Amino acid sequence: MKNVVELKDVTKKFKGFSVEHLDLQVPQGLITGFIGENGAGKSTTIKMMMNLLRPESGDVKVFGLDYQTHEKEIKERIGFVYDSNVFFEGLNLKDIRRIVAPAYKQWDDPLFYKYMEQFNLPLNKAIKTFSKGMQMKASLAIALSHHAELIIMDEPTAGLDPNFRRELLELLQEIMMDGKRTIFFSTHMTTDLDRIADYIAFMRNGELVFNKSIQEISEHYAIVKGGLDLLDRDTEQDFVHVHRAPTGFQALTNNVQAVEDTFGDTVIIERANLEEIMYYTKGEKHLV
Ligand SMILES: Nc1ncnc2c1ncn2[C@@H]1O[C@H](COP(=O)(O)OP(=O)(O)OP(=O)(O)O)[C@@H](O)[C@H]1O
Repeated sequence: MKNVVELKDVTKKFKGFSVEHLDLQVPQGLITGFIGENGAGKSTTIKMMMNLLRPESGDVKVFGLDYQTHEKEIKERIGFVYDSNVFFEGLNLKDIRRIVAPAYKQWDDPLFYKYMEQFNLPLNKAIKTFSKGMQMKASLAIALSHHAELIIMDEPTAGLDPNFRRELLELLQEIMMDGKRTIFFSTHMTTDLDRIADYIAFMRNGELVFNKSIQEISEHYAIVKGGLDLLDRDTEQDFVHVHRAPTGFQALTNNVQAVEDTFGDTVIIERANLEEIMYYTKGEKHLV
């Protein structure tokens, strides 16, 4: 599988927080969801992918190219979608088209107007009058109109109502149909990812916990439920985290096979969703 983004041994230090020796690949043609609690380093990582932040050391390659020598080419092929209005807020979409279109070799006017209609966006109304959802759609329409191969989004569904969120997710799936595009987006809405993501990159405290396909995650991780009498120092080795209650234990494992070997059918093994994986891996050191 080809990777469109490759971060190798990347380090960025702030006072009180750092991303150190980060290796992260974004596979081509798939949707990768980027998860992690507040302050995990997701935006910092996205900014490094966009060359909005320079790492102190390490390599950032997009489409196999370096920003130092190919910044313009890389940026032409990326659509960066944000919810906040990055354009002068008094402008309308007609003005924005006039400014943005000449900047892209691949700009496609008919496609731009097609999306304006499909997304129900007014061309003559100032962006400052747009709702958050409309701003998101406007930003996405612009990215699509220059045929961006890689769409990077920082929390695109935050603050959107459930219907709009669903609409946006369907749209993202739709634009993946041609098989050439790649989407990478950060989110706290793990249920969105259960719905559309192919890959999940999970970050915690500036470190990558894992970057796996949804299928690998569901094969490795599971919630295990059973009686407290089954737990001892040896059997607990199979778990990432164990939660005890008077009625029994509930635990997260990253090795379903080992649990089956140890416990047989004395426990219940259920699929772990992303929220459970994030919750139970909090504070745990040895994970993958
Ligand atoms: N320019 C900066 N200067 C100093 N510290 C920074 C800067 N940018 C980010 N940080 C710090 O880096 C840490 C990670 O922030 P980042 O925004 O990357 O996290 P995040 O995972 O995107 O969080 P959230 O989900 O809340 O958006 C935070 O502690 C933040 O305060």
